[in-house]
Amino acid sequence: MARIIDGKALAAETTGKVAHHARDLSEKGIVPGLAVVLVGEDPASQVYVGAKSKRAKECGFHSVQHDLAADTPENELLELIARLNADPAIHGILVQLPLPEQIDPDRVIQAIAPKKDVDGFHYMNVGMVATGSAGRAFVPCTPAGAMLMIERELGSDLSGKNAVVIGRSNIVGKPMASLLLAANATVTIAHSRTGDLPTLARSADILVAAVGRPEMVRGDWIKPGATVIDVGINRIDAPERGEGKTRLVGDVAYAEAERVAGAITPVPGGVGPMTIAMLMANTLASACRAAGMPAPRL
Ligand SMILES: Nc1nc(=O)c2c([nH]1)NC[C@@H]1CN(c3ccc(C(=O)N[C@@H](CCC(=O)O)C(=O)O)cc3)C=[N+]21
Repeated sequence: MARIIDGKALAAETTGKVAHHARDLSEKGIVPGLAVVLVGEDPASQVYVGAKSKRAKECGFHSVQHDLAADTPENELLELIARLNADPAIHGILVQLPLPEQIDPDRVIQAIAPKKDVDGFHYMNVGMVATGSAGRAFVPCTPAGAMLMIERELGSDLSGKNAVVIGRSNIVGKPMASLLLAANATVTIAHSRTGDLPTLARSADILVAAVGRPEMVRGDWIKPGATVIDVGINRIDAPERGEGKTRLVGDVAYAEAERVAGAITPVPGGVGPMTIAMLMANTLASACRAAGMPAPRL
């Protein structure tokens, strides 16, 4: 049976370190500030944004949340971002995605000052991660969290290891591949047009699933002993729990995979909590850099 990589525990350890460093900074008169912006009333987004604001407070950050109406015009959101860019008490700006259709997400993301872009979505940060300068950039929180889990499992040098990333999104798949490559893994990105995915997946010492298709990766896709990182968070019907009930599953068929893998992340309690922890780490790093200090190693 595979070792379970406990994302909840590693996230708690990471936020504990962030809170510790934040206390040291506060003694120097610097309080890390995070602004989270939510447009509209999507219930899932409200839950995630609430969790981020709460975690920021727990870290001792200055935490502000801006809730805007679903019909907010794009220029109003851009004006808010301009104010937050100019606000010295704010070190990190996160605009929750997806945005309502009248707003162009790319225009909004590129309006965030790169040095406050704690999501790591601005072209400047994307470019630095892609060119192997992740140490100076903001790495997107989900791949950053997944990398920390892989590092804990396998160490920081992945020389000689085959990594297969299933999914080519800008938010997870592509930056994940860049980070694995920077750690010396041999990396393949697979996607919906890849031929014979099961065979390719079986070549992976490190398998990262980030496609958003419930339980797509089966037990016989996994090389015995592989490290499996499940980025998927899919809500599916669970009639066995009663009428109208749902449950969360990943992109990996967990019950099958844990018999084959060497180590595996669960869903929930895996990569999800790490995402929020890395947002706190990025905000702390931003506050340090703003004060001319290096970001602490976590
Ligand atoms: N600008 C922006 N940045 C984001 O980072 C961002 C976003 N927009 N939009 C939505 C996605 C999704 N996301 C998650 C974070 C934590 C969990 C998480 O902690 N999940 C728990 C379960 C939560 C539950 O029970 O629903 C877990 O996996 O254990 C999930 C999903 C961040 N996102």
